[in-house]
Amino acid sequence: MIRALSKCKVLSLDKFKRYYCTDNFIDYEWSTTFKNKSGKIKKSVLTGQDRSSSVKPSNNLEFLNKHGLLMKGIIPSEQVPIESSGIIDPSLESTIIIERIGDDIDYPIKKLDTLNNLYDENGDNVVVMDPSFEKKKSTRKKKPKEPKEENVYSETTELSAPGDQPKPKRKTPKRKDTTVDNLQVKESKIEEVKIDQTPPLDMKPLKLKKKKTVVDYIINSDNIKNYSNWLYQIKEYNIDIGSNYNNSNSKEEEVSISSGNESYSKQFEWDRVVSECNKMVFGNDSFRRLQKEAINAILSNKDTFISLPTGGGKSLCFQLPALIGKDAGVNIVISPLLALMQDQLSKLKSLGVPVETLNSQLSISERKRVFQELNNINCSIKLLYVTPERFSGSDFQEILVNIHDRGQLKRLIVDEAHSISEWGHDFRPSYRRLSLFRKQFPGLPIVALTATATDRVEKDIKSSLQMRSIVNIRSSFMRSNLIYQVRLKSQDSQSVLTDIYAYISKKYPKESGIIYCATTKDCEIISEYLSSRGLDTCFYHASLKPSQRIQLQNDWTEGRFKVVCTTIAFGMGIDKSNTRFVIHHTIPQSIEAYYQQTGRAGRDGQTSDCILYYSKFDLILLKKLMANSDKRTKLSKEPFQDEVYPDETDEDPEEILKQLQANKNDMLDNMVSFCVNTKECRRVSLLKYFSEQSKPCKTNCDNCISPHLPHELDQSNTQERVYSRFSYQPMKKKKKSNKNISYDDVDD
Ligand SMILES: Nc1ncnc2c1ncn2[C@@H]1O[C@H](COP(=O)(O)OP(=O)(O)OP(=O)(O)O)[C@@H](O)[C@H]1O
Repeated sequence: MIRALSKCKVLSLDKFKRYYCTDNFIDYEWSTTFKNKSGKIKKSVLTGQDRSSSVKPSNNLEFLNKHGLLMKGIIPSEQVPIESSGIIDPSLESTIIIERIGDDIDYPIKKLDTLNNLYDENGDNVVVMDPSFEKKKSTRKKKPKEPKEENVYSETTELSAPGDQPKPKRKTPKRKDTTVDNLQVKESKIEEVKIDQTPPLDMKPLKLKKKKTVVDYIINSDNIKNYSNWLYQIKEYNIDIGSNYNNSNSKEEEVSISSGNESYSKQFEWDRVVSECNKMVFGNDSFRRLQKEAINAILSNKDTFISLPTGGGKSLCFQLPALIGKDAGVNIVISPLLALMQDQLSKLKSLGVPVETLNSQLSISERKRVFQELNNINCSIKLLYVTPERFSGSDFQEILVNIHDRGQLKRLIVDEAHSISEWGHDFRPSYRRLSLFRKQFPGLPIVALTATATDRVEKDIKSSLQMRSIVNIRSSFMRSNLIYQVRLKSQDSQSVLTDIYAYISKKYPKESGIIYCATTKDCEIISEYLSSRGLDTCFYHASLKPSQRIQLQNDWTEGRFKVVCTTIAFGMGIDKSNTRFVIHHTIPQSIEAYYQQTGRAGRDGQTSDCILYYSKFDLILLKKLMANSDKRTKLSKEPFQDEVYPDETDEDPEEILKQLQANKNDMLDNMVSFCVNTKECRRVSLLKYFSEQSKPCKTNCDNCISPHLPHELDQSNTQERVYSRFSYQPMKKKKKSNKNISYDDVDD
């Protein structure tokens, strides 16, 4: 009986004849069918008798073997002699079809653990076709008793066929589960596939040359790294990481990890599975600083406070643990912005991770589907992203109780946790309601993450969330590849634009960057100006439709526009690694905001510029913006968020508002002090603000390179000394700078 098992193509056929596999006990045969460009078919049978394991495994077939796509059984002595296979001309476009001949073969027989390269000895990629894909897919749909698997598959079917590799038991020699049967029924049904000399690296459906009964997908080393494939691998580990919140043995002290603390750097039983997950699902070769410790703390079910710099890789710290453990349940992720949420969701979905959101952007049917899945006894969702407003809604609380009662609620993750604090730069009243989680589910851990927390904000976050026995993962906020510079902003708006244009066109004419502006109008004017001078520029602000914003963000991320002129609507979570510059056309409202926004630059570690144009006259405008956002806070409407609003808080709204205004004044005050400081290294000033000590950069900031003259930035010869404990004193109106500004014109 002949059974089509797999089809593969190799880059050149003369390489193929040298391929072999190294199993010494498998006893069956291979045949190869070669088809050249003119359509002539030659077939050669490889018999597997005297098998040897002495051969170093390093070729394409072994690669297939490793990934369970191919049986083994070819050894050097069974190489296809060039004569026997006839007209094999590697330069021709050709097809190779590999068939297994013989019965009683378990699938896959065995994984060769020694194999670790995904390429052949010449560094070439391999492309594998799995003809049983369609068959397996349709059969799975008929298996209602395995809803968990079905969910995983349905999640990944369209996106990544490798997630649909069969999931066999490995040690039982003859199994009769449906997966194997599916493969075995593929008798003689060999699909022909057109092959290029250059292997396509993107996953996409291939055009079948003749028969179109099977939809095939290319599997390659990129999309093999995905959740389902990894899931298949880890079945053997079956790690039970426990489900209980672990605050029993540590008293009220916190464990702090920055460096040298061994508690969470030591070996854990899940080390291997965590590393493999990092590699296979997320595609990372290693962990960044303190990521591993953060993951260990989270997997130990501790309350964990993670404070890493911008671009430090905080997302992985909570996304990876959500996938670990045989009883990994649902992780609730609080995220402040829909755009940020959407970004993480699409990244995770592209990796095949079962992740969902409940937000106002969902259609009714999508929402229904997510609700159904959350109520499913075998709920497959690992990460559920919601805004804080959604979280505090009673319908969502009901769902949480339901999931918890089934034992599937895992932990609460609060991203951008500084938004909890009234002293944080992005305070959101609804974040305060997250304390509900500890009250409702005292047995579950809480994880908080931020890149911009002063000591005071950190304390506030921890107490608001009622975190206990906390593991603190804290690393320096220093971004040593960023060059900070403050320039005095001319009152002549045209000259600022000219200056910006000269800088970009001279230094980064083809690179990506962001220009932060105070108002939507500024965004448009600056964008228009730069475009008219030939730069690929667009503008982005909250007044645009969500679909436009998504499109613009994609365009910028993919390099169709180089420079984006934006309000703060474009900020947290923006992750384009080769952003070479961030320009502030107007002073930001706080040092935290400045650190966040400049943190978009240089995420690939390359030197990048952060230029801030400072003018004391802009403070008038900022005052208006802040008053405007206070007004919105007062109304308890957070228009850029979700449509669910929290109940009134217990606190007096007037009091809250007053406090907020005072805090904001302080924050702006600090920002102004930073700008007008003409002596201190910018990096030292920034880090000092976050209670960190550091040495002067000497070469990476304006103050170190060429200190300003004292009067240049502080303008102390003027009557209106607005910096240094700046507070909102009425200032003389400078009509020129704000005449076009109305409340409707601003963005927050
Ligand atoms: N271990 C790793 N190896 C390689 N790349 C990584 C690793 N961890 C994270 N990254 C990448 O680093 C980038 C930044 O990560 P992430 O967005 O999580 O940073 P962040 O700490 O949340 O930053 P921010 O607070 O500025 O948004 C992402 O593109 C991510 O894929």
